[in-house]
Amino acid sequence: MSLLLIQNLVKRFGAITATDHVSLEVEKGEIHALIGPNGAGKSTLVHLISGLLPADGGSLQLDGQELIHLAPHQRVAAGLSRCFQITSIFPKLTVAENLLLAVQAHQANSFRWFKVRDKDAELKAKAWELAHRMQLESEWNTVAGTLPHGAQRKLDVALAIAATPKLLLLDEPMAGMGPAESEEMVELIQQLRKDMAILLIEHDMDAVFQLADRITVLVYGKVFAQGTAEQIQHDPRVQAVYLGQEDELEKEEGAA
Ligand SMILES: Nc1ncnc2c1ncn2[C@@H]1O[C@H](COP(=O)(O)OP(=O)(O)OP(=O)(O)O)[C@@H](O)[C@H]1O
Repeated sequence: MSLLLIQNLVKRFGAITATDHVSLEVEKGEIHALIGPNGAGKSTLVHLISGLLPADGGSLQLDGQELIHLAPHQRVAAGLSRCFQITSIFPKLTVAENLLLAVQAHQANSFRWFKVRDKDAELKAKAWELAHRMQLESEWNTVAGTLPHGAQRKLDVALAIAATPKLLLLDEPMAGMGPAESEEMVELIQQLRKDMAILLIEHDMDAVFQLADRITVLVYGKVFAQGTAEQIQHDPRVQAVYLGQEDELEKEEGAA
C-alpha cells in the first residue's frame, strides 16, 4: 500500500484549472520529486496536500487515512509535515529556542506524567538531536535571524521534522543556495529518507536527479509524465517541455 495516495485531485481558480485530476503515489522510504515549468501547478498541489487550500475534488490518503477534509494542523498530527518555502523560524530566538519550541509543540501531551526536570532534559535532548541531524550543533546558541541563508533553510527542515512525520513535504529546499550549500542539503536529505518518505518540489535538477527515486512531471496542472528518475531523465517528451527548456535557460544565463 502506498504511504501517500493522491487520486484525481482538482483545484480551480475561476477559469484556470491549476490542478487537473492529478494522481500520484509516494511509497514508504521513497523520495518522490515533483517538477514542472513555472505555472505548472506545483505550489498549488503542495497547498492542497498540506491543507492550506481546499480542493475542489479528489482524495488524499496518508497511510490509509483520508485527509482531504482535515485542517493543516490535523494533517500534521496524521503524519504529514511541510517545510515552507517561506521560512517558518522565529528570527529573534536562538536555534536552540526554535528547536525546543517545535519539539514542545509536537509533544505537549506526552510528558504529562514526567517530572518537570525530566521533561526539560528530554525536550533538550530531542532538540539537540534535531540540530545534530541537520548539522546545526555549532549554531545552537546563534540567533536564528542572523544565520546565513543556507543554515536558515536547514533550521526550517529541522523544525518540520520535529513533528516526526511519515511524509515530509519539501518545497524548494535548495532555493537561493550556492553549490556547496546545495550539496550539503542533498546529503542531509539523503539521511532523512531512512525515517520518512519525502515529496520534493525543486527546480535544481542536479539535486532532483541525485535524490529522487521517482518523479512526477506537471504541465498545465496535469500529470505529463511519471516514472523513475532514470526514465524521466531520458524521456524525450519531458526533455522537450521542461529539461530542454532549463538547458536553454542555463545557456541564456551563461551567455548574459
Ligand atoms: N490564488 C490564485 N488565484 C488565481 N490563480 C492562481 C492562484 N494560485 C495559482 N494560480 C494559477 O494557477 C496556476 C498554477 O500556479 P502555481 O503557482 O501552482 O504553479 P507553480 O508550478 O508552482 O509555478 P512556480 O514554479 O512559478 O512557482 C498558474 O496559472 C497560476 O497563475
